[in-house]
Amino acid sequence: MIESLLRVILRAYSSYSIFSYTTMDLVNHMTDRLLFAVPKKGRLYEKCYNMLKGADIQFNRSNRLDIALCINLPIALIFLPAADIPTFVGEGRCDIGITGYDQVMESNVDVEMGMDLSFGKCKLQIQVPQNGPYQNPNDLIGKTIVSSFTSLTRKYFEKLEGVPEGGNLKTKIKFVGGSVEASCALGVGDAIVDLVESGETMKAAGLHAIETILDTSAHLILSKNPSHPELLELIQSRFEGLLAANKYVLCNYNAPRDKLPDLLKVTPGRRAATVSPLEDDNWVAVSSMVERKDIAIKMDQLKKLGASDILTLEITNCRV
Ligand SMILES: Nc1ncnc2c1ncn2[C@@H]1O[C@H](COP(=O)(O)OP(=O)(O)OP(=O)(O)O)[C@@H](O)[C@H]1O
Ligand SMILES: O=P(O)(O)OC[C@H]1O[C@H](OP(=O)(O)OP(=O)(O)O)[C@H](O)[C@@H]1O
Repeated sequence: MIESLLRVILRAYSSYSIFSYTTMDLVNHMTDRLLFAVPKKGRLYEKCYNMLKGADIQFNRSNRLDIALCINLPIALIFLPAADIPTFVGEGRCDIGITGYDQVMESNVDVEMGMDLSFGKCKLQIQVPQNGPYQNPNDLIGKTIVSSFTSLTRKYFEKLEGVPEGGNLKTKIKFVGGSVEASCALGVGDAIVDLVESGETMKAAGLHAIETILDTSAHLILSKNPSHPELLELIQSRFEGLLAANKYVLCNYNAPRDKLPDLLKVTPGRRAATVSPLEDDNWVAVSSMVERKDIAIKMDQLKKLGASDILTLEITNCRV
């Protein structure tokens, strides 16, 4: 399963003879390991790195090497461009990967979509020059659109023009690999299709959105024929725990027994709140997971309903 991948990686490193021994050494240790593709750089890299760390997937990545063997689990991490990860996983060269949903949709590959990792959130949008002649996507039929996402752009305009898949489009779609936002000002295209998060890049380029083609975020993707299914389950369970730890905080407070029913309506917990007796029979201690986004309002409500010593604690990790 991994021969072709190894050939690609070895070819990439053949010119760095100083590293060839190390690469060979790693390759010899890759059999019987789950291959996990992660973005080698760019917007998703740091968050992925933090998730791997949080899931206790320990590794040392040497300078210029795109393979890292995990120290504590039979996993080899393969560092690849985010755009190539769907292909590697779709062809079964890697068992699991992390990349943007946009990259999966653009690649049109056959992978199992795994969990939404809730980072790398942005939108794939049609952007046109501010104060220009184009007000809606129909105005762009027959014009030139520039994008790194030519497949998704084509699909969008096929639908808009009522053209069957692969048919002749009136609209011209051009590929550029980066800095897409410069295309309109430089006369390469009339509009662009690109990712937008804060909107600052497009604003600075004098562009504005007239349509959202796709909402995207980083996802786990899985091969349809993965090796090591038990390890895949372990990784997913640890990632689920990390996401829950990020989504929830722990709310602890003391409650007068007679106010408990009303207080528990405010903090019912994920499954149920933990209620423990106190030395004073009229009081109990309550511990409950609360969604981080709601915590300030819930604390106000608890106080109003008679709770005291209300504390919020961070959850650094959990299994749910
Ligand atoms: N501005 C953004 N905000 C949030 N997520 C983004 C943003 N831009 C891109 N992403 C997500 O990150 C993925 C990788 O994008 P990125 O621009 O980092 O590509 P790259 O080719 O890996 O890196 P680079 O642009 O440095 O060459 C995208 O497919 C998307 O899912
Ligand atoms: O809405 P914003 O928060 O400003 O983010 C949007 C920018 O981020 C991405 O590019 P990136 O900076 O990763 O570089 P690239 O253009 O070279 O792909 C995207 O292609 C936009 O240019």
